[in-house]
Amino acid sequence: MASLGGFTAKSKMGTSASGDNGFCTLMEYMGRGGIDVGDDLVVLFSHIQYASKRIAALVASPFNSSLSKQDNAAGAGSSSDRDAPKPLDIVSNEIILASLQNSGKVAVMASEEDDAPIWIDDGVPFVVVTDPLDGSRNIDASIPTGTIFGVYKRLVELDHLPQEEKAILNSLQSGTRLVASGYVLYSSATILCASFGSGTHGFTLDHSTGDFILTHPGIKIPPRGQIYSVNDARYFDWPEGLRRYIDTVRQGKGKYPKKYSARYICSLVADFHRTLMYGGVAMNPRDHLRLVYEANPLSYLVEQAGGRGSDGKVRILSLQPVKLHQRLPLFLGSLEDMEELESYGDIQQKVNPGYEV
Ligand SMILES: O=P(O)(O)OC[C@H]1O[C@](O)(COP(=O)(O)O)[C@@H](O)[C@@H]1O
Repeated sequence: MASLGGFTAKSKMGTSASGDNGFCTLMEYMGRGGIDVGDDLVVLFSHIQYASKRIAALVASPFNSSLSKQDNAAGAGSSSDRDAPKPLDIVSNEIILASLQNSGKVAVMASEEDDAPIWIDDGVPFVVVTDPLDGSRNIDASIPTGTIFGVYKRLVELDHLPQEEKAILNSLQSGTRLVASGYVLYSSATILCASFGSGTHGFTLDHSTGDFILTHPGIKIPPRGQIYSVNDARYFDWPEGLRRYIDTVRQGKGKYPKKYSARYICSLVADFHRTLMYGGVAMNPRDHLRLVYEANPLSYLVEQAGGRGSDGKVRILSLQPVKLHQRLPLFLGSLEDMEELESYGDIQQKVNPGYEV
């Protein structure tokens, strides 16, 4: 164990993957001295981590308030206003696209920010789906934000199809086919959590060297937490089952005989990261979050950490996406909490009176 600026780098790697100082970087962890995920994926992740460092710098920049204000300005970023600064989520999208292009490993990128997936290259191994900057509405208050991504293999059997068609079909793969997924949390620390199919692991950015250091190897979500995370201003729009569940656990009358606490940042990556660390459930019961860009990558990570991701009825990863921007209710969390929550049956919110924020 090594101490790094207050963090404990709990590397369980053998000496082969940890440097002279005992730290293990993301690249070392993925490479031949570590779990050896293959050179292609290492190259891809080196570009993803580079993009995330640029986005981390962007969201922390003193100059970003003028950018994010453009979110509300009519025409910002459109062809009628080409010289205006672009909103941060658009800039983040461009940063990720450039990195994926430069990696030479990505055939197609599907982003929450784009109407259609972008075909990048033929004959290369991966498909990347991403939400480049989730929670961007929080930026002006310096509240944490995050990037979410999932990696699939290119479906070679679709190579003969027209580009537009194969771009969409490659991007609509079921979550069970993910070969890796991750998120980057931009908060008091910048943390990249990823899974390559053998556990979920957290790496913290060391700003002095620019490396992501393995600080949270083999994350295990506690089987039960004592926290629920939801926008409960919508209580009266919830179905009866969800109301009963929340009423029960907040009174300490559920299967876990303690009163639950509420936490809701309204920034999915931050709410998810806390849930992974402390346990409990993070949910958005209405049709709001996206299956392809958010629900699948995060469900893969929570499952790899021993938890569960559901739409309130079925396992997220078992769903076959039918539309790129398909939205759904999302429930992620500790196994026992999720089982208890789902046992209430009626937990998907169907009512949406048109919330303004
Ligand atoms: O308004 P709600 O239902 O509380 O939704 C909040 C959620 O929406 C998000 O802001 C994402 O929304 P967008 O994809 O529209 O940016 C999440 O970060 C957050 O968890």
